[in-house]
Amino acid sequence: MQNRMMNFVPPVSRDRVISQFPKCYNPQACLQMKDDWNSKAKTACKERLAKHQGWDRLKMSKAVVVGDLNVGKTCLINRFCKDAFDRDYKATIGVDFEIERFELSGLPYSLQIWDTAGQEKFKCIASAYYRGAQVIVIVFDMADINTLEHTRQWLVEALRENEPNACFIFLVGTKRDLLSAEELKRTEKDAVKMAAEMNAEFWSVSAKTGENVQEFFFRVAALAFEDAILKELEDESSPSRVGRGELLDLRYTVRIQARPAVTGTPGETQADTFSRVGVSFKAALPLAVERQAVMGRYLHRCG
Ligand SMILES: Nc1nc2c(ncn2[C@@H]2O[C@H](COP(=O)(O)OP(=O)(O)OP(=O)(O)O)[C@@H](O)[C@H]2O)c(=O)[nH]1
Ligand SMILES: [Mg+2]
Repeated sequence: MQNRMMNFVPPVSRDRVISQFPKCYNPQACLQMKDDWNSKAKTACKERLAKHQGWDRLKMSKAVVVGDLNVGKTCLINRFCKDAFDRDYKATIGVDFEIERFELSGLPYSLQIWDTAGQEKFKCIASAYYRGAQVIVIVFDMADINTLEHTRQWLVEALRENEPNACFIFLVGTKRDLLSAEELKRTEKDAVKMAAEMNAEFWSVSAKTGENVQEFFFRVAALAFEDAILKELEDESSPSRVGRGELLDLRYTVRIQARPAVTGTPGETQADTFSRVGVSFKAALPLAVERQAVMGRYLHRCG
């Protein structure tokens, strides 16, 4: 009975089923131009489905959302996750997160969406959560052009905690409902230039009206999912060999500040891994906190 309860996976809601590969917003600032799934990934998904097999590991990617205060990060996430919009500004303190479950190519997939504080005084808390992101979403307010200028610095800070080539970068302009058609055209042109400089994909959205919000998150989920599948296939075809021929299951690999990557072996706890390589578990605390935060909710909002 207990076993059955533990294996129960609630169904994905119908509006989170992604069957067509989502398109980019503007072909001039687009991470991938193709209009269908990668053929290798597609075949792998079909095979797993036919065998009634899921993926060995839970497919979950982490997206961190950064940008100046008041640009609309929380509203963007709330529009997608709760279909709600709040006119009043309530600063995020530290971090907040949501987990959204999708079905892509018939397989389950979850996206952790980390909402961070834009206020300078909370940056030290928020930046501890940047690490391990597959997706970096940099948000600016299209009605306040200074916030576009600041996106360069946000990217530098987010990449400091991540492998530059391991992340998809999205540049998102919010509050498009506040701009005239002429202003929108001008601002989008500037944003496309910035996105090209950052190697990012540009999106223009409104959390107030909901315009392009779902399309944006579907695109994020699809690119991250496909990338996760391809990486899994790569891992399966070339398991790392260490020592006297033992096979290493790459369960988790974490970076601890200036140290090289530390890789866990099967059956080992994170604490064991760190003591084996001579790193105090305390040094890895932000990661442990992050794990706990995923299990329980870690909401910090001021009213
Ligand atoms: N008109 C309009 N207003 C918006 C939109 N998105 C957000 N706002 C408003 O902008 C203000 C700031 O929104 P938040 O989402 O709280 O901003 P934030 O980026 O999370 O701010 P921090 O948590 O301090 O970093 C609020 O008053 C929102 O109502 C939008 O698409 N259109
Ligand atoms: Mg916020």
